[in-house]
Amino acid sequence: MSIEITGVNKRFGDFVALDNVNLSIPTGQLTALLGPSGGGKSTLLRIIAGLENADSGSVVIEGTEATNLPAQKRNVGFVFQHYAAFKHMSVAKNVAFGLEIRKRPKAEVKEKVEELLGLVHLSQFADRLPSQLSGGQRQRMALARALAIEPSVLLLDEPFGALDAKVRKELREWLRRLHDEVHVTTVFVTHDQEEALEVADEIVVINEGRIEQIGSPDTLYDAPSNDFVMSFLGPTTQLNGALVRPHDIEVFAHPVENGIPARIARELRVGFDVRLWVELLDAAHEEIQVTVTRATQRSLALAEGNDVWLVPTSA
Ligand SMILES: Nc1ncnc2c1ncn2[C@@H]1O[C@H](COP(=O)(O)OP(=O)(O)OP(=O)(O)O)[C@@H](O)[C@H]1O
Repeated sequence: MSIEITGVNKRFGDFVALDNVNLSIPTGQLTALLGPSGGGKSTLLRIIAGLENADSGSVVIEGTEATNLPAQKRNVGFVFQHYAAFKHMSVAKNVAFGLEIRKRPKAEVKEKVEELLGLVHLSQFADRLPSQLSGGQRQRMALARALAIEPSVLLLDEPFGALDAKVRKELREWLRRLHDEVHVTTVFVTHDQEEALEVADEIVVINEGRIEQIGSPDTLYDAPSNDFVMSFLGPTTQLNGALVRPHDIEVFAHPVENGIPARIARELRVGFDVRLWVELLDAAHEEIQVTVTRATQRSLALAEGNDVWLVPTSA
């Protein structure tokens, strides 16, 4: 195990930010800490980094007891949402910084910086100033800088949080590929479930200072251990008293065995999907959401006012 967190508690005054957190993070894995704002993700990351002290409990990094080690002795690299670059230094100098203060030989620094800039696809920007980069390029520079010291652990706190949706998406795909190349143990804080599902090997869902569930993206999505995890990992709707995903409901245009009768009240096309609001034709006349593909909508000629029959497809 790369990071072992045992019995970590943290309060801010009366407020319990972390409540007896136990977590093992395997070496070489990309782990997402996912949860709603204020749930304690950043606090946990900062405790791993050594930027914050736990009130009790321990942190072991690569077999070394790190609980009382200062941040600079933990061999961790970090990147935050708003990255503080050295504004007057070139991109290459920013990346070299950690190596230069460690007094590495000049030739080694030069070689390493070139390699890192290649890795983050910024070779042609080596001589620019950080202000001459886009937001996404700046965060890639931040990653190169964090990786320069060859950290045993890379800690990322909402690294793409300040970027627009399109750049975020590009960078998360890029981060996944980068991780597949360098395999450095990485812990990534996000409140964006799609980001976690797309990027992480394993997701730790944190809410109100506690771990709700740990598992692979598929496990969390398909077998959430409670309603909180289920709702947090994607849209849900209530059907027959159970939470189901809107696209895990099959829609028929004719009566079927165990089909729940309903009527389409509204529909909205969102890209490939069509969202249907359907009114259940039982005593309560509850309205629920069902998502079908555009192809299904077309082949069944689903339209507002039509009667349909619903069958939940998930277990
Ligand atoms: N230095 C501090 N002093 C007082 N309260 C704090 C401090 N740092 C964090 N908190 C509180 O602890 C709770 C957890 O904060 P934390 O930043 O870990 O949450 P988070 O899950 O990372 O949320 P976000 O995504 O909004 O950053 C919050 O309610 C926050 O207000």
